[in-house]
Amino acid sequence: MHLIETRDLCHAYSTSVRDVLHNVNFVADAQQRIAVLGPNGAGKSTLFRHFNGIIQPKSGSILVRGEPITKANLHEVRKFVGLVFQNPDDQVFSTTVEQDVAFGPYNLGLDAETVASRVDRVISMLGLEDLRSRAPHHLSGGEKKRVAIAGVLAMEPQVMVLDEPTAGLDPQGVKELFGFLNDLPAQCGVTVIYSTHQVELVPEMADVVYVMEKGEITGVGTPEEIFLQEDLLSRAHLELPALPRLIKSMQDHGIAIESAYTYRDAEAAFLKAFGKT
Ligand SMILES: Nc1ncnc2c1ncn2[C@@H]1O[C@H](COP(=O)(O)OP(=O)(O)OP(=O)(O)O)[C@@H](O)[C@H]1O
Repeated sequence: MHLIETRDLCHAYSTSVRDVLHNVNFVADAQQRIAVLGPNGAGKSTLFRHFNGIIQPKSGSILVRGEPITKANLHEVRKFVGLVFQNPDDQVFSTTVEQDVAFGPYNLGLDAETVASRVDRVISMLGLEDLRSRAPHHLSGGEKKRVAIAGVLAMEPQVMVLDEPTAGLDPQGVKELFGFLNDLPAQCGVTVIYSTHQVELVPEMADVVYVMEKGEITGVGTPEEIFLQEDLLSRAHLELPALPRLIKSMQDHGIAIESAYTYRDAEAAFLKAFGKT
């Protein structure tokens, strides 16, 4: 049984002339890191909104732990699948950061002591200690983003879905957030699904990559499998990350160097190519 599965999922907004999602088949399993890539308007956010029942399919189905989402299990589904919206202003609204982070756990009906300990834990995990008493609407975009993530994390979902989590973050913020998200599956048993336009991070940060284009899944595989498909990438307006691009260029110039996608593998490939191992 998959944690999340869509079967031939189609979606059309009331105002849309065509299907915004068309026969989407997507699967998420335990402790996976899943990247969803695709150009603006490909349907990534629309797909994510199905995962915890914010919107419903026009046809096809969405199963969470093997069950369709119904009114009766919606509360459980939202405990299980936490969604961090693309725009933190849609998610952050309390008087202080601390209250904002506590809002979700309180709504789960947890007692005050458990809520307080969860709030402390995620505030420390996301480095929000200095902001805890601040008004969320006075925070910077990147700070708000971290508060929104903390609020969802405090509900301890088994699946964290993050819509462009690094949008608006500075380079250090991107590095810290991806480091944090990367550790969630191993450390907390959480499955992480995210969309991003930053392909550079994907080889380090994904077990499975889905590519979407015009509402359809056009590719699925490991980062290596996806980044080998030049046509797929160019149709989806995606660039090969810099390291494999550089290695490919060297190979095209006749230099004997093995393909590599992560920093560690690329370093090993260069050292080998230059006779340093
Ligand atoms: N609430 C809505 N009502 C009508 N159309 C919508 C709505 N939300 C999204 N759309 C349309 O659905 C399509 C898919 O949008 P979606 O936001 O899912 O794409 P996306 O891949 O997340 O894009 P981006 O990378 O820009 O965030 C777009 O054509 C968009 O204009």
